[in-house]
Amino acid sequence: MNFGAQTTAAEVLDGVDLTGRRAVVTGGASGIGVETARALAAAGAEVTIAVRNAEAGERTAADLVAATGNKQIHVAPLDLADQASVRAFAAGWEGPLHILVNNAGVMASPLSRTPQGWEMQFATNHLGHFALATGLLPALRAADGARVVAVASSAHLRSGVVFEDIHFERREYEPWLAYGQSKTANILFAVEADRRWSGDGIRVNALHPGGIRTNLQRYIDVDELARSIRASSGQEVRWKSTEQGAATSVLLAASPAVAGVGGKYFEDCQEARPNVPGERTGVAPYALDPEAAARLWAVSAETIQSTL
Ligand SMILES: NC(=O)c1ccc[n+]([C@@H]2O[C@H](COP(=O)([O-])OP(=O)(O)OC[C@H]3O[C@@H](n4cnc5c(N)ncnc54)[C@H](O)[C@@H]3O)[C@@H](O)[C@H]2O)c1
Repeated sequence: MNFGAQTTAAEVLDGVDLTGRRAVVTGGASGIGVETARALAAAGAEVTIAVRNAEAGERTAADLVAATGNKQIHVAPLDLADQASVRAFAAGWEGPLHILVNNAGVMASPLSRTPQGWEMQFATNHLGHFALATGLLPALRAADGARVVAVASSAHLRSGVVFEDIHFERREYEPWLAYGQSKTANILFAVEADRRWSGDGIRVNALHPGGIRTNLQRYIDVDELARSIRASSGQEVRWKSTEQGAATSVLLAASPAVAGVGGKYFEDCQEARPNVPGERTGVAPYALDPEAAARLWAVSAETIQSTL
């Protein structure tokens, strides 16, 4: 089958047997995280959804067990904006981890900061997942051919990582620039993590899931966004279902179709083309730049180190 924009997560994993594989999906109690967890569980994986809201997590897990018949669905607490919580999650993980889907995220929120003064979208979307993946590295190494998936966004086209002022201390805060920066960071993470870890059999890729109506849009006026996109590009926003939105995540997490692929950015289940300025698809060259990726890694490691 040729996978594309309309493909669902279940279709991507049709015929794939993940029995014996263990997966973590962050933000697995909402939006495309639920559908990612569902498809992995339906294919036989043992799935842990890592969530902030324990009640929502337990409800989702019960639904997924009922829907898939897979009883190996667990819930674990994780607040990505809190480094102590991330460290506790990683420290509590036992045994190998075959699949890590860094899916949780916050978009275009008003300015808020962690107790360290970090800008919240960068702290949650990037630094939390950076600490999680590096903390889980022994477990990923212990798996035979692990995969890490960074759920980024086409919104990375709005901003590269502004190394001179990542946390908006010297420039005016703009919610979309902060989101775009954090999503570029997700892609740069995939580039550098794959370079560092592929020798251990761990492959790391990033993706844009498409546009899907979820809780993610709670800080924005969705109709207004669609209008402004129509006005500036002449294009209609085509929303995907959550099942379609999870397809590229599960492709990169578990499909044999992309075995051996790493350090790439996908959209609509395909490797993305370079962005053409003015268009809303493709990947910005700055998001795949190996020098920026190495620099971000060093900055991120130093930043989270400061909380120890
Ligand atoms: N929906 C879209 O159109 C779209 C487009 C591009 C990219 N994405 C990306 O897809 C991913 C999933 O988004 P979604 O649309 O399913 O949104 P969603 O809001 O339904 O789900 C996001 C999840 O992240 C969790 N989360 C937020 N902050 C957290 C924190 N500090 N610690 C732990 N968990 C936290 C939320 O609780 C929620 O479960 C995000 O990374 C988002 O940036 C979504």
